[in-house]
Amino acid sequence: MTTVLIIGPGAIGGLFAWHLQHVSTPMAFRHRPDLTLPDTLVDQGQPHTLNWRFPPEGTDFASIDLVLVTCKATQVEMAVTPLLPMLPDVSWLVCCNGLGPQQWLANQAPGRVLWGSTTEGALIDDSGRIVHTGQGETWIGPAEGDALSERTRTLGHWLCDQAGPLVWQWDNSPADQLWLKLAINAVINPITAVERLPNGALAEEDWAFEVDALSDEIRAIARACDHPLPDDLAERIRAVARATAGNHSSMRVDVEAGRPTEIEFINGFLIRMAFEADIKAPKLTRWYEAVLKARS
Ligand SMILES: NC(=O)C1=CN([C@@H]2O[C@H](COP(=O)(O)OP(=O)(O)OC[C@H]3O[C@@H](n4cnc5c(N)ncnc54)[C@H](OP(=O)(O)O)[C@@H]3O)[C@@H](O)[C@H]2O)C=CC1
Ligand SMILES: CC(C)(CO)C(=O)C(=O)O
Repeated sequence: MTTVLIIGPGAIGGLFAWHLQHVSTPMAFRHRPDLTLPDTLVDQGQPHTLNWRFPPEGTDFASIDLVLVTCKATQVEMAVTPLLPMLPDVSWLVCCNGLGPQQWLANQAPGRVLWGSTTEGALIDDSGRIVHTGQGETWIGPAEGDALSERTRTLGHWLCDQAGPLVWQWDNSPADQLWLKLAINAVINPITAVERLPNGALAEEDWAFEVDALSDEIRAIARACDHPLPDDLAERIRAVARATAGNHSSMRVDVEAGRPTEIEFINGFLIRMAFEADIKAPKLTRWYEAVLKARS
């Protein structure tokens, strides 16, 4: 049996545990003593029991095959660093929004890191249940520029072969999915967070100019980084805004709750790439700064 450990047992961690629990009993790393694990996941109105647990006392970490890192981009380095020496041979899957932590982890464990990108939607409701709010897809594949070990490749395919409730697919270039998600988040998240708008507002005529201008900036940066984005990026962003019209973006939720946002790994990452490529990014910078102010 494949032994899976989840670092970051929140909404996405719980959703992934649900997907895998028929082939494995996922374990969740206890990163603080008072942490409890949600025991229910609601999908299409139906409650399901979540069958995951903390590693029992005395668990030999050498028995772990695969670690899923599903915390926020802001938390990855802090969460993973103390565990690296205890897990010298495991394979890793990192699945968070933004870019930066994926490459950091790939540098720490060459040949053993898978990158994931998901368009699933999930949240933890007021009674502590995980709610699957939107059906999407999850793509898994090799860290960019890294030669995967056979063992890690096999584990990645094993993940995609599981007939769980979610759709997981192998992708030889998950970086392309991550860039597209990054572009969508870099437009929808800061505007909805700063202006306190539902996602759907960005599909309205009022925001068309801003969405177009941001998309143009992001496409120029992505091209310079050899990850060209589709010509109709702005339209795709509007389609996501329409498909999630009533939702509050994760950044809006974080700003309103006074929590750190992932802005550094979304707009911040793009601004750093723009600087290196000598490209101007005034709109991305404006929204980046506005999110920093909105937090304070
Ligand atoms: N939710 C969604 O619909 C989607 C989320 N994503 C992305 O997935 C990632 C996870 O999001 P989501 O599940 O919503 O976030 P959550 O906040 O629900 O989950 C994050 C989890 O990480 C835990 N955590 C915090 N610090 C540490 C640490 N040092 N070590 C280990 N675990 C830690 C948190 O615990 P604590 O209670 O202590 O904070 C929490 O359980 C984000 O990058 C998000 O943008 C992508 C697509 C959709
Ligand atoms: C796609 C979007 C904007 C959906 O809310 C999202 O990923 C987020 O909120 O972080």
